Amino acid sequence: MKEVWTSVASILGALAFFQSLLHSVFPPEFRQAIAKLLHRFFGFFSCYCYFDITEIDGVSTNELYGAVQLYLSSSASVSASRLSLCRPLNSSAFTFGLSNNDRLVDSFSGSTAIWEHVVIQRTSPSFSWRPFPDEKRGFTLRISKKDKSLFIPRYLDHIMEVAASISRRNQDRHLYTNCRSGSMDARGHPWESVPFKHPSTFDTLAMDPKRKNDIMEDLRDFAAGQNFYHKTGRAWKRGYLLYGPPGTGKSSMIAAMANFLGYDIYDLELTEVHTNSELRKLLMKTTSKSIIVIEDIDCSVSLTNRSSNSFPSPPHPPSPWPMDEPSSSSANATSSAKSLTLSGLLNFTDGLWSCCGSERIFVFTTNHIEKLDPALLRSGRMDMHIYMNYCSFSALKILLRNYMGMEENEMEALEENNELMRELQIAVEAAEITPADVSEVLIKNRRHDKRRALEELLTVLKERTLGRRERAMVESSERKETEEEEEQEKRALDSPEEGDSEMDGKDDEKQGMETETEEEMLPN
Ligand SMILES: Nc1ncnc2c1ncn2[C@@H]1O[C@H](COP(=O)(O)OP(=O)(O)OP(=O)(O)O)[C@@H](O)[C@H]1O
Ligand SMILES: [Mg+2]
Repeated sequence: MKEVWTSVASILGALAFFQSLLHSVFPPEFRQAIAKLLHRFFGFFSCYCYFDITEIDGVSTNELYGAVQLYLSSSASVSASRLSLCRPLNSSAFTFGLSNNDRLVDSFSGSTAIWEHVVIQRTSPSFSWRPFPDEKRGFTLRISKKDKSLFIPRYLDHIMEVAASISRRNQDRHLYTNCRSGSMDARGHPWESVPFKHPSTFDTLAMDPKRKNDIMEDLRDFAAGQNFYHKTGRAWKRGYLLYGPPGTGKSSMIAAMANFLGYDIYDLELTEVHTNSELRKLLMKTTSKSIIVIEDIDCSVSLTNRSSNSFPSPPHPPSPWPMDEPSSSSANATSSAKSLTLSGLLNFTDGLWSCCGSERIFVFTTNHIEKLDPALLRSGRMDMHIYMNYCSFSALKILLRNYMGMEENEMEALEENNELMRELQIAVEAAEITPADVSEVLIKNRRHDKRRALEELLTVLKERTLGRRERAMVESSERKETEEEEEQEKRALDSPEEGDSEMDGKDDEKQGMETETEEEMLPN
């Protein structure tokens, strides 16, 4: 045993001697070149290839580094034994990450990829224009050489996609609104934002379940339809027109859509937009996976007046919609460039500009669909017209669940055994009451026991129905009176006797006058 230790010590001594000899004889540059050559030599025979993804690429931040970090956070919980935990700014979720200098095995299409998180201390430069982090961080990807064509770039694309979806899930979404009169915020951005925290979901939205499912299905198809839109040559966007009386849930529906898809909302205030080019710039600064909303499109801005002001001079008659004017007219083009026009708005949602960026949903809302220009309603313009109706019985059941905590089976049992529920069903259909008004009644009575709350609701519904019927009767009698008056006037005009006798008298008068005149003209 003693001999073994003696020979190990002498080998180590010899190695140390050779190393110091190498250091003193060969300069560092030469040693580095030799190391590189050896590395290449062994690399040539190795069956692996390596990719370094550094956090900072030159002077700019490497987007791929962040994406890999997020991507690994989705698989890290399964395979790695040591994880770093973090909660990004503005996020409501925790994410896992690979610890410093730790490894993780991932697989893609049946092949293996080994990731290593490499962290080394940075030697601080003597002078730098920008501060660098103390550590130099990066990921090293090791894959088999034979898999290179499989991994690059498909694996990287996959990583970017997964990372984007994780960041969307983790990051709180934003509600943007355009800055006042085309101004910009401190970073030169035309949109101001706040975190979007609206709690409305399709689950809490009170409307007919079948229609709700249709809309959810449509949204799901849209979000997963990249290939379909690409294949069919269509811009990856969809338009919804929500219409109905105030308080039927149009804005709640938009919030539910955003929460369902995980999209941001751009609430476009048209009164702050003055020209088509301003509108285009706003569109260009929206991100994909977003919902662009114009609320109350019928009254948010008077496009008709603006556009007719923009065509003041003859010979062209002032058209309400400039899109109807010949597009070749340069005068028109100049004036429409200086104002906001319907054609500009339609180009924004529908034309060439609508496809800058992708995966965008346009939502217009209105209380008065009849006031909208046919150009907006034309088929193909808005893909889906959704009527937000008064509260139906199925919608009422959703509100009862939301506000009173009543479960489906509890309501079904009540329906079967209790007259109150049946009365409610008839009353709610007759009352033509909005979900907003029902919510108000339920909020007021939510501290009472369920039966009393339902009775209170029934009373309100009956009062509504009564009021509605009285109003309808007054309106109908007023209408009848007007019709009768009109009828009388018409009869008076059409009555042949009165008319004829009047005419006869007039003819006599006329004849008399004519005779007189003739007499006057006769020579004496
Ligand atoms: N269908 C609905 N489901 C659930 N809650 C609703 C519904 N409709 C209205 N509400 C309630 O009423 C309130 C007002 O609804 P919302 O603002 O969505 O109506 P709206 O149709 O956008 O009205 P307006 O036309 O005045 O903009 C909401 O905060 C919500 O609580
Ligand atoms: Mg609204």
